[in-house]
Amino acid sequence: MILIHIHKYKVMDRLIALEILLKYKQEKSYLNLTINSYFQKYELSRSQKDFITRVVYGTVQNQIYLEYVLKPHLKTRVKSYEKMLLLMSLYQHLMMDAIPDYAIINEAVNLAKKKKGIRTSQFINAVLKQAFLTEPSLEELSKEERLSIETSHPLWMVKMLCKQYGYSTTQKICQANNEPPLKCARVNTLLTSQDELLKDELWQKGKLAKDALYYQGGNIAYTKEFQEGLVTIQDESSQLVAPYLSPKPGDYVLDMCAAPGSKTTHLAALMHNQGKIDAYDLYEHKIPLIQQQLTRLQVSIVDVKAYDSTKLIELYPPLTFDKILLDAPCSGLGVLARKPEIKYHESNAMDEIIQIQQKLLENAYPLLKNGGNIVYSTCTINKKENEKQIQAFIKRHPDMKVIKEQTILSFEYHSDGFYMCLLEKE
Ligand SMILES: C[S@@+](CC[C@H](N)C(=O)[O-])C[C@H]1O[C@@H](n2cnc3c(N)ncnc32)[C@H](O)[C@@H]1O
Repeated sequence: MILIHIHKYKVMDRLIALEILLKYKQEKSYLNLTINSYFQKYELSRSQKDFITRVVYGTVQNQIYLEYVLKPHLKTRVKSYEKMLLLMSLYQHLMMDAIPDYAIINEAVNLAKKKKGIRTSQFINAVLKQAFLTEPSLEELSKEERLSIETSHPLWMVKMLCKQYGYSTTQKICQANNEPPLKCARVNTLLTSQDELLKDELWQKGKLAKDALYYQGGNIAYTKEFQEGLVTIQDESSQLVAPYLSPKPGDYVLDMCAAPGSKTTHLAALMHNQGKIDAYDLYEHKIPLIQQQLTRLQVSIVDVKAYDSTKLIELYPPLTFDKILLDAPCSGLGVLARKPEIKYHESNAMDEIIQIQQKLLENAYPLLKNGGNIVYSTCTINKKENEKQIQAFIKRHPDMKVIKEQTILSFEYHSDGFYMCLLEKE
């Protein structure tokens, strides 16, 4: 653990924020994991952690807009270090009211001088002074281009969403994606009740899911309720998925894509911890994450293994399961408020994912008993991975029918965007 002296706070906070941003850029790492690894390395106060988190997330969340503002002030290509330092300084200038401009410029110049020398620091100083004085114009742009830049969503994504949902819904989605997400937990009904937890006013009743609670304090993972297994962290939209399958005590259930186990443990709670759940995830390293949840929440009916669920038909005879949950890997376009870095993934990554989703569905079908149910869900709002994927599936299998389906958009309940569909086999 590295200790930091008080007078170095400001420069140190920005240095850490910059290092996290550079690591994210160079290694394409997940922001939350990278931030956590830095918070474990350094001893930081709550306010330092809040500042670093805000600058890192804010810079990534608004990257397209910040680059647009910066562009007229850069005559040549700049290296990653300089570019990131400029973007994060610009973010503080445009979106963090409390910090005076001279302080932002001073800190940026100091960082540049230490790492790259006097010439770079002079360059940073000149570009920031110019950029802070000018107001960018979006007048000449089309409606879609303007939305893309104002809300920092790639143009291909804005166009795709406009085609699927229309402009005004897309605008609401993009704006909601830039708002801080609510802190939400699910009550573990195996150990306690919502009424019991609501006695503490830091917990408040959710709006959308039956067992949901919002938390008004800091990190839910540090609460006594979390550590005792009375609650688990899960967004409200995601909490609708397991009840969609209506699992009953005694059912034999397959959970095809289970890590980190939020829905597996929810299924078990709805089954009163009676019956059997076979849970799989492709990645060996994710299996302990599921096991930790099972232990903490005192769930004992789940058998977890690492396996490729596009080959599950090789493991079981046909017609094995009463119910199947396929919470499929997806483009993640419903969770951009939590994971803004997903916005910048290549658009063609979706084509590959659509093929995998299809293979997973093809493995679910023969393993389901006649009269049994499948819930297919994703945390994306891309219709090609949702409604269209299911339409193609039931065309291939006319004995499957859609009982109900639902899409939740992020602005409706200030929760994750989600799709879920309940299917039944004749
Ligand atoms: C949306 S996440 C599942 C979230 C989980 N159901 C929950 O509620 O905590 C999708 C998961 O699918 C897994 N996955 C991707 N491809 C897979 C495959 N071929 N077989 C099994 N799991 C896969 C990923 O590792 C990821 O953990």
